[in-house]
Amino acid sequence: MSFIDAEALYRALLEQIRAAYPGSPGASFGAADGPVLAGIYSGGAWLVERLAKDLGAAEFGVVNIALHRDDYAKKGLHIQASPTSLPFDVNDRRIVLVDDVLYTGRTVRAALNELYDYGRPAAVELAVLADRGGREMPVAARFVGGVVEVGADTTLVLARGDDGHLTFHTEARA
Ligand SMILES: O=P(O)(O)OC[C@H]1O[C@H](OP(=O)(O)OP(=O)(O)O)[C@H](O)[C@@H]1O
Ligand SMILES: O=c1cc[nH]c(=O)[nH]1
Repeated sequence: MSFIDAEALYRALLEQIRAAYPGSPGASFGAADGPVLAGIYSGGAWLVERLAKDLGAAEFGVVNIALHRDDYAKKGLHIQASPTSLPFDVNDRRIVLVDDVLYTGRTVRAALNELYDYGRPAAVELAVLADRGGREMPVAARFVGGVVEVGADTTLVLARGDDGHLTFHTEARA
């Protein structure tokens, strides 16, 4: 695997969302009935915090998928880490769901279940920093920072420095 520049992927992702919603900053994501950002805890929550600033979004949500994971028996129920927080009415809103890595698609499936526990959005679009392929669910992202090649025995991990700087590193798959 060659070096994966998370900051460059972030810039590409931001530009795609801006191009799709040219009212930002200010009008589009800032508007009460405009699109709204929701990040999947934990990597997606970091991204959505930063995207909200860059897009002038007044509000954003965080989705915790713990209750809907299909592997919770293995991973445990860590919902107390950061419960789902959607400080807006989900009903009839266009939601841009954000995550750091898209791989099998199982996390996105779980996040959709969690979102729909809160209401019926007008639409949900997916934005990811890195798409590494390997889908096991019929899931595709509208906004993709970049497609990356990562070995099957490797996990791509996003980290955030104290200054907010994003980096990707790899770890051997457990
Ligand atoms: O498409 P998938 O195969 O579901 O993989 C993608 C997910 O995996 C990682 O989360 P992880 O479950 O490792 O939890 P974390 O975000 O708390 O690290 C990553 O942050 C994505 O959310
Ligand atoms: O490479 C991967 C695969 C799933 N989840 C990650 O965070 N990284």
